[in-house]
Amino acid sequence: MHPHIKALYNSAQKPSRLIIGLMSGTSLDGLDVALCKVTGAGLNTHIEVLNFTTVDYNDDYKTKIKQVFAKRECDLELVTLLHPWVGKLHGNMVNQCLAKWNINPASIDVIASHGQTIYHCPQSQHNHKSFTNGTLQIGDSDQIAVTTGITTIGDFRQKHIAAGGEGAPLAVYGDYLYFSSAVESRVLLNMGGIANLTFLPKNGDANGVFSSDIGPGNTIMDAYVQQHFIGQHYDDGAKIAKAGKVNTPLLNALCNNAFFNLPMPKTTGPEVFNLAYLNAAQQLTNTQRLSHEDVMATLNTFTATVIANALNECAERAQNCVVYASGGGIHNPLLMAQLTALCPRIKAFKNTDDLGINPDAKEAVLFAILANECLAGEQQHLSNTAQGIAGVTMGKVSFAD
Ligand SMILES: Nc1ncnc2c1ncn2[C@@H]1O[C@H](COP(=O)(O)OP(=O)(O)OP(=O)(O)O)[C@@H](O)[C@H]1O
Ligand SMILES: CC(=O)N[C@H]1[C@@H]2OC[C@@H](O2)[C@@H](O)[C@@H]1O[C@H](C)C(=O)O
Repeated sequence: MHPHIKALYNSAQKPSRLIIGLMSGTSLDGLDVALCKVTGAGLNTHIEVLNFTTVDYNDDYKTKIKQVFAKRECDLELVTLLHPWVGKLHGNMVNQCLAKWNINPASIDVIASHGQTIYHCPQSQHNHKSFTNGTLQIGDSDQIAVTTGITTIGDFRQKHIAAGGEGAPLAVYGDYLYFSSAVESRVLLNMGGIANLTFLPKNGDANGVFSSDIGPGNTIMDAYVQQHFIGQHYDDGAKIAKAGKVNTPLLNALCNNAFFNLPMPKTTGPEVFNLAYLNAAQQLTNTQRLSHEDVMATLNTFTATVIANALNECAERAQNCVVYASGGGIHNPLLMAQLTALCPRIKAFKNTDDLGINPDAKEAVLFAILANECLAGEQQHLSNTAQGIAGVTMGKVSFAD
């Protein structure tokens, strides 16, 4: 047997494994690195996050990625070069974290890497009749494995697509295994660049579970701030939005998009919800001269409105739903206050800290869970393809040499 296969075989049989989950999201703020001790598998999974950090990206990374990110047309040579470059960078960032945490790389069973999404196009978004769904993540796992010396499992989304899904949200797999409750109906709400949710009815019945993207989280707000407030990446504490007034015609135009009328589950990305989307709505409503503060106030309410609509749909399916939020949006006080006001039927808004998982780390932990399932999962608990949840094992294995 090849020594790498033997090592994986041994890892799979251990009662618990050390897995590093890596997530680089649509906000391009940094690489989330979660060192997890994962015990068991399937519904008996237990996670302890031993260390978590976000390694910030420098301007060079952001500039390079933005040349291809969510762009229908871009330099194919650059995409080709970025694939190994991002992988090596992520590998170096892991090495840096392990050194800082004083952890021996040899003690890590596997790295679970999401990579960097550069384009996402479900069928509902593109007009090519002969194609189904597509999504593309760069940051080659072979580079990570070679750079760190640690076996790396990556490229999780392609199997979901191969099984008929849209390649996202994958959160449901971790959410179901880890956050289901017998006594409480839960909505796990993540507000990153794009907002998504997982609905977990309290009986734990996999047939009632669903997961879907909702629409923009922070993505348009971030893009607007970056364009007009040089040096700022986002509206810290919603200071800009709080200083403005919501413009109702612009809000209505922003909310008027076919995506919002599609039934869940569905997925989207910054390919749709971007500055061009805002500009088109401003032109339509003749609101190009609004102050930046008013635009930000309107964008904040737009995000809150679309998220609230989806949460209210969940509240119709189960009484006394509790929302557990995660992602950078939880740090936006205006957004959180608006959500609470717009969702009177949601019993309580909490965050995933209340369930033992740091809300900023949640997506990186998800990929550690998916890698653990790839290694040690014995059966698929979710095979409800009607809800867009394929019962498949995800991830591709890269060895260090
Ligand atoms: N203090 C804060 N005030 C306001 N907004 C904040 C604050 N901190 C973070 N955010 C928002 O959260 C964003 C980062 O969120 P997160 O890291 O969850 O996104 P992501 O993982 O890249 O996105 P996705 O889940 O869509 O891939 C920031 O770009 C910003 O918009
Ligand atoms: C294609 C892609 O990268 N999608 C991300 C993005 O960020 C949030 C939302 O859009 C979600 O669908 C997904 O990430 C999370 C981790 C998921 O798959 O659950």
